[in-house]
Amino acid sequence: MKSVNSKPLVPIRKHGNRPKCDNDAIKEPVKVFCRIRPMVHPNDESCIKIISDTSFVITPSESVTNGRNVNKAIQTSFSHIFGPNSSQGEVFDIVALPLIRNLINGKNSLLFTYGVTGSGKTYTMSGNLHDAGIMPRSLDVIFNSIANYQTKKFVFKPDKLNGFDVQSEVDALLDRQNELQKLVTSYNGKAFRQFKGDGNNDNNENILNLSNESEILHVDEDNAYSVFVTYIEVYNNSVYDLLEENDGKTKTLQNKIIREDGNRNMYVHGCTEVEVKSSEEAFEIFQRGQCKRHIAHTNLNTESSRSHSVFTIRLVQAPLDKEGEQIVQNKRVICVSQLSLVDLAGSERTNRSKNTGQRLREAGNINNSLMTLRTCLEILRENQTQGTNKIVPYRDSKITQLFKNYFDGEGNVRMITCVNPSANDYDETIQVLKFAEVSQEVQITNSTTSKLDLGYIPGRRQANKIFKEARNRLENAGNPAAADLEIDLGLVYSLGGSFPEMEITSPHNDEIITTLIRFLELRIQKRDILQEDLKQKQTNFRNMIVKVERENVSLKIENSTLKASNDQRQKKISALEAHICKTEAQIDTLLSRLNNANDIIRHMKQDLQNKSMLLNQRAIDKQRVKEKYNNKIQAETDKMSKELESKLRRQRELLQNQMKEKEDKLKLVKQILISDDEMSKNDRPESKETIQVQNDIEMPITSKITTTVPNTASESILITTTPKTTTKTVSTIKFEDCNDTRSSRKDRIPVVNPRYRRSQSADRWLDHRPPGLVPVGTILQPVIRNKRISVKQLTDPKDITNKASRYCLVAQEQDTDGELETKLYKGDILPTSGGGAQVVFNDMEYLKQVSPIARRKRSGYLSPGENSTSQKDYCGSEQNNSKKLRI
Ligand SMILES: Nc1ncnc2c1ncn2[C@@H]1O[C@H](COP(=O)(O)OP(=O)(O)OP(=O)(O)O)[C@@H](O)[C@H]1O
Repeated sequence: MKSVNSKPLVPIRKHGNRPKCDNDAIKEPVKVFCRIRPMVHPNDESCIKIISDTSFVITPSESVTNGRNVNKAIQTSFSHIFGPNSSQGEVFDIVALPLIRNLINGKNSLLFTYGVTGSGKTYTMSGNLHDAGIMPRSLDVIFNSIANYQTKKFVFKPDKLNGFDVQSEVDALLDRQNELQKLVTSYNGKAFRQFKGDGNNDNNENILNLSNESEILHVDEDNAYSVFVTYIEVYNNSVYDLLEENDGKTKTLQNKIIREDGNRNMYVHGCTEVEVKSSEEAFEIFQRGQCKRHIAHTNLNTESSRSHSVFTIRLVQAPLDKEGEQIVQNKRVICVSQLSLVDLAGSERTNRSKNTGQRLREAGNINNSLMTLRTCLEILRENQTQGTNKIVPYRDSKITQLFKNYFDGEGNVRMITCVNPSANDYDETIQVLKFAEVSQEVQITNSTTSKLDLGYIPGRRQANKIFKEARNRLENAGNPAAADLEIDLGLVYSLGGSFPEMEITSPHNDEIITTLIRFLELRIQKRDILQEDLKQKQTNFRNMIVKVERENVSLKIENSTLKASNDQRQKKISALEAHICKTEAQIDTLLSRLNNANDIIRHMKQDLQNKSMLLNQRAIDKQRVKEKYNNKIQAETDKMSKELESKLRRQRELLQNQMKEKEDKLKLVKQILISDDEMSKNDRPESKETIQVQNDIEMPITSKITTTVPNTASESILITTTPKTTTKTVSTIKFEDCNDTRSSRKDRIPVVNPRYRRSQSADRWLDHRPPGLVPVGTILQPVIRNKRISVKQLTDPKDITNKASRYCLVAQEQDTDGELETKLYKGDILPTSGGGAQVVFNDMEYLKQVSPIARRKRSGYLSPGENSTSQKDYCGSEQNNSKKLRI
């Protein structure tokens, strides 16, 4: 038998057709719902008052306005408002259930939650262990509805271009075996659990419980279904696949790119799409992705989403063949619909969240992307209401780029505005409400179904099932021929039931004949109707054939012209395809280079971090060592300064004692001198008197000079100066000169007495000047005119014995201040009894060359009048430490 209903494949609407821009397309505004969460602290002040199911009034509290001129109460309307006591189930039934119906009917939908951080977006979308949110409930309803009509795994396979291929049962079986093989080889506890579907039991229990209460929606029983899920996040304006399997080496997720498919739908290229067969499995996949999501603790929410997450449920369906047995093996008949559940990250004010560093950067990116979403919707509204044609900046943010085909193309868009009624959130809530208001005014083209009508008989799956059951029973009842029977679901013409009983048992059985006549009349009637119908259908069919033939001729003509143009286009397409392939290859190379570069950057960053840590460590070590040494130095310094202080003290005491002793001695000398002077006054001698003072003040004679002069009689002359017991000629010194102004000038003996020298002019001088003396050019040179013998070195004893009666030795040295001191040791040469000579030193002149600048520093040497001669050298002479200057 053959089916009479096998019509050709006539698509009602092409799968995934391009967005319609027809004016007659049905548009409806974005449906915006509002969910008001319960107060975090029940005693907090609320700024929201619900006045009906669709509107509430928001009023700023005194503490928030702070005296500002703020619009008092604002009334806002939504499609529906869920109060603080609304349950998750209620929200799901009103907001999400219609979208699931859309999904099953082959329509695309977008549902997103929007609001301030901590307002309950994630709670509404995902829920928690005790109260499941929209996403798990949606999965539950979907799987409950398609439970008996699911395909086996891998019958539908993603074609990596956002579409699907349909595989034969054999190919699907091979893929299933491969997957099994993979799981076995990469066996580990986790993978095994995953394979068995028993992982994360705690979390899944929640969903399992839900399945008892969730609704079952009507599905087309003659279709086969399969569910695929993807889970991505948009973090810092980069797209990451949360279901990406790590190869174990890299822990970080790869940045993905957004592409447009052949039907102008946006999709994440290379994103992992997992086929799931139960809500438990789907939720487990979600949990797996959730672990990789960027969630952080902030001041306003302990588990704040730092990224926008998009969980997409894709329902793939294809009709069964005319027997209701196999899926039609044709890619064109596949209908793909999707529901995107978006949990947007919360808008936040940094002055409230007090975020810094990475959190601050995240918050900046979140606010930027939400701002772009808002701008896109505002421009869309403007274009729709004012007829402008402004470019909508979808590309400014990844999240809007991804939503582009919902807003620009077809789809059902719903938004849940989550609101925290706390008076502290007033400012942020107002911004959220403004965005909700804009969204409600944006018109979206209603998505149309993308299913194909193949013209097969509805209910064929059920019929096939019953037929098989009957065939099995027949076979079991011992009729093997039943096994070859094939179902024929075609329409059967029938002229009515079977003939009535025609056995005549008695001659009066006219009743049977009457019944048969009635039966035959009915048959004739039915046959006439059917013949009439047949005739009518034949006429219609003939007319149709004629019409079709005519159309065929015109189509043939059109076809040949189209073929010609098509050939041209085909050429163009192949050229473009080649170009696309080339460009894609380039893009792939660039992407791989980008990935490599990113890897390098990551490694370099890691290196840098390590090195900076190392540097920090070294700096800390250095600091420690420095501190240690500083402490040691400090201790040493303290110790030394203490020692020095004690030494200094001892030294000072010693010096003071010495000074005291000296002063005592000087006093003694003074007394002696005074008494001698008095005595000499009494018997005043006419000539100068030489006083020999044994001075125990150390004179600056640096060494003992010993000169041995051989005489004729082989005797030695010993010339000796003893530093500590130098004999001084102080005939011209008067100690009182310094103080006693009453003394007459005659009594004063000048430091240099030329006459004194002149008085000795009769003497012959032996002027002993060792080589290398610095010429002083001073008048202090003894006047030794003609009778002078000058020697540099005493080599000949005659120098002394021969006629010379006076001896003068010149010596120069540097004093402690670095000044030049010239000393003239003078003495008489006295003959000795042995025929030699000896020198008795009786005078010493001491010439000092002093820098005026240095002198000034050493105060007390010059009188103020001497300043004018600052650049001039001075020659001084001191006798017996009296410190008198002779100029
Ligand atoms: N309607 C509600 N009923 C009960 N608890 C709620 C409700 N809404 C939110 N919560 C609780 O408030 C806390 C914060 O909610 P949630 O994480 O969903 O905020 P969010 O808007 O997603 O924040 P973010 O944008 O920072 O991610 C959670 O502990 C959640 O359980």
